[in-house]
Amino acid sequence: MLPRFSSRIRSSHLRTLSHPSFPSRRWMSVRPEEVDGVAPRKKVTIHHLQAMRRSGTPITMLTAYDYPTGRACESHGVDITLVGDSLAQVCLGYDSTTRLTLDEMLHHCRAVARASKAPFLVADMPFGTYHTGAEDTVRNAVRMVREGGVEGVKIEGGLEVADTVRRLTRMGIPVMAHVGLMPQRHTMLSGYRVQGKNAECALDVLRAAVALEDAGAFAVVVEAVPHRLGGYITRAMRRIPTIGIGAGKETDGQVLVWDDVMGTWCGDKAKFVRRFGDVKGEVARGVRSYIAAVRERSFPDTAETYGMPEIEWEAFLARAEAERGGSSS
Ligand SMILES: Nc1nc(=O)c2c([nH]1)NC[C@@H]1CN(c3ccc(C(=O)N[C@@H](CCC(=O)O)C(=O)O)cc3)CN21
Ligand SMILES: CC(C)C(=O)C(=O)O
Ligand SMILES: [Mg+2]
Repeated sequence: MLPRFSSRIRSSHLRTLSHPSFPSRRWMSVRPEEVDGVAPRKKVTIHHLQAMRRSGTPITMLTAYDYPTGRACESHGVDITLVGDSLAQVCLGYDSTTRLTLDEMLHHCRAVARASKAPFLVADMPFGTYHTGAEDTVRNAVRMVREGGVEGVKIEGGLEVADTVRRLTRMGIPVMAHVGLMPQRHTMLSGYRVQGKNAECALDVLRAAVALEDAGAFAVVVEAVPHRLGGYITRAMRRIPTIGIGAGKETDGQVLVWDDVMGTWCGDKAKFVRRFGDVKGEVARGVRSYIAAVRERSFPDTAETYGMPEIEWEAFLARAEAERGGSSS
């Protein structure tokens, strides 16, 4: 009796497990940390990123600025989440990233950090927070890690920031370098222009990337350079990955700004941007439908409202009207 009974349980158990509507493991236990119906992922580390470079696996980096965008990076498999200072423009409406303060950046980092756990989490050090000497730079980077909850900081600059990169790295703060087009310097550059288009400038960008790897950077963003230069710099790196934005297909990874990917950015579109979603269209549809439904009183309907027992309503009416001297119904 008993063996037959238990073997029947086991066979039905197996059937359940192999049923297509029960993906393996999820049925076994409910994991409270699961978000958006996706199983939790392995933590991405610097070691992992360098292994991806060695194995030729493209690294995906995407910006996030708040809890929901951070959660999307977490749920859908982004390798590196970047709280970019582009948030100044795409989230806060400033005309330049140079307007962003450290406190504003920290506020957004905290929101992203609460959601984005598995991707490696990096944030831009805002303009001016690594320019006024070693002590200030370390203090500000420590705030990014301690208060912002980020794992690494990104710094724009070439040879002139190599000492800064070395210092932070030695303190145990991983640094992502950023060469080529450096948006924090758009005024000096007279705009957002492709960098390294002539041999001399291309050499400058290459030397910067090499020096920053030597200084201990764990990765380097290469922005808006000719694609052959992006490839050359990638091959010139000894171990650290290059993450390109407008640097061609030969970099070890790619990064784009969230709003450019989703189609929510209203400003000019750089040549390197590809839109992968039409969230702006979806937002327009949602806002317009909401307004229309309110105006024609089709929202809310009964299912979207709360009821009350008839007897309580009658009692309420009687007492309310007595209290108000029967002045209204
Ligand atoms: N939405 C958004 N996407 C970004 O990539 C981004 C920001 N904002 N804000 C901060 C910086 C600014 N960046 C930019 C902004 C504009 C161009 C741009 O329009 N470049 C010209 C280059 C023209 C030339 O050099 O001749 C282009 O047409 O691509 C590039 C990078 C990158 N970052
Ligand atoms: C585009 C990336 C590299 C960036 O620096 C930002 O979003 O601020
Ligand atoms: Mg930036």
